[in-house]
Amino acid sequence: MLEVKDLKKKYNNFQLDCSFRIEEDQVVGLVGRNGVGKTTLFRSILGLLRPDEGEINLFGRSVAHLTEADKARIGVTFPHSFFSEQLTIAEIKQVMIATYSAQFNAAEFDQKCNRLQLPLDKKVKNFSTGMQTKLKLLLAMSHEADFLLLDEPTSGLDVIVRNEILGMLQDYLDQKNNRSVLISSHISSDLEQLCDFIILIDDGKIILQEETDNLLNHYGILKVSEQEYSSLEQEFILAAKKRSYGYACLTNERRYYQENYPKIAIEKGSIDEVLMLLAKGEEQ
Ligand SMILES: Nc1ncnc2c1ncn2[C@@H]1O[C@H](COP(=O)(O)OP(=O)(O)OP(=O)(O)O)[C@@H](O)[C@H]1O
Repeated sequence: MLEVKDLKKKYNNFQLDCSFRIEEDQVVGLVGRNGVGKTTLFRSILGLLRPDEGEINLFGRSVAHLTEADKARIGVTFPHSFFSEQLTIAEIKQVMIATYSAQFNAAEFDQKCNRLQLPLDKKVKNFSTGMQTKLKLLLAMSHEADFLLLDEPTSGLDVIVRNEILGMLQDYLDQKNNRSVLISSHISSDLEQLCDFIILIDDGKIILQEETDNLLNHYGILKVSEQEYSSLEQEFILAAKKRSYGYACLTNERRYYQENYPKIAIEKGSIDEVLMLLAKGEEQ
């Protein structure tokens, strides 16, 4: 579906430098702190930014040469860009019909607006943040797109609406084969629930690419004193950071340490904790 090969983009002190693939039917979560290059990557994938080096292919074609039909197969949400807020949903619908013609299913869209309590006749500027976010995602999923690129689609939503939105996204993926998603979020529990694969990015570089199941089932965080740390087998320790109690160590072989060091505190570790241990900053 998507291939990003040796992509490089430099701004002053920042350089994005990454490679990864997304297969058909795959949902990939992109996780990183603020300013590590997620939006730069997303904009490059959409052909809105010209990379300094590297190749990006979507649907088997360079993103610089996507046809109008290819572009119609992409659904996008960005946190800070949208249709004019002066428009009502009824007016936005007309734009969608003009852009995507038969691919835009107006009846189904109306039904979903109704379910999410989004009024068709009210200007979007009068919507709450949550309502605007719901509408953005609904629009991205309204024209049979095969590839969804979702930048922070659940930010600003309460837990109930977030779950509702994630359910809608899951239904969208289940409806048809070969749909793929690249989604960024600061809410790692959303990604754990939804994604097959997680990419961690820090300072413009990918620091981990891993199947979500592997991450949750085999990775772990060892919390050890300085003395325990010095006698610990280091072979399966991916990173260690100093803490008040000694060291927090990331392993991709949790069971090995559970079996061989039964007295050590070993936690499963969330995606956020894995990111914190692998990311730059703090003493290693
Ligand atoms: N047009 C630009 N000109 C100069 N520097 C830029 C430009 N766009 C982005 N940058 C820099 O590139 C780096 C990555 O920015 P980017 O917006 O891609 O990060 P991000 O991971 O999306 O952050 P956030 O989560 O806060 O949205 C930052 O240091 C930013 O200041």
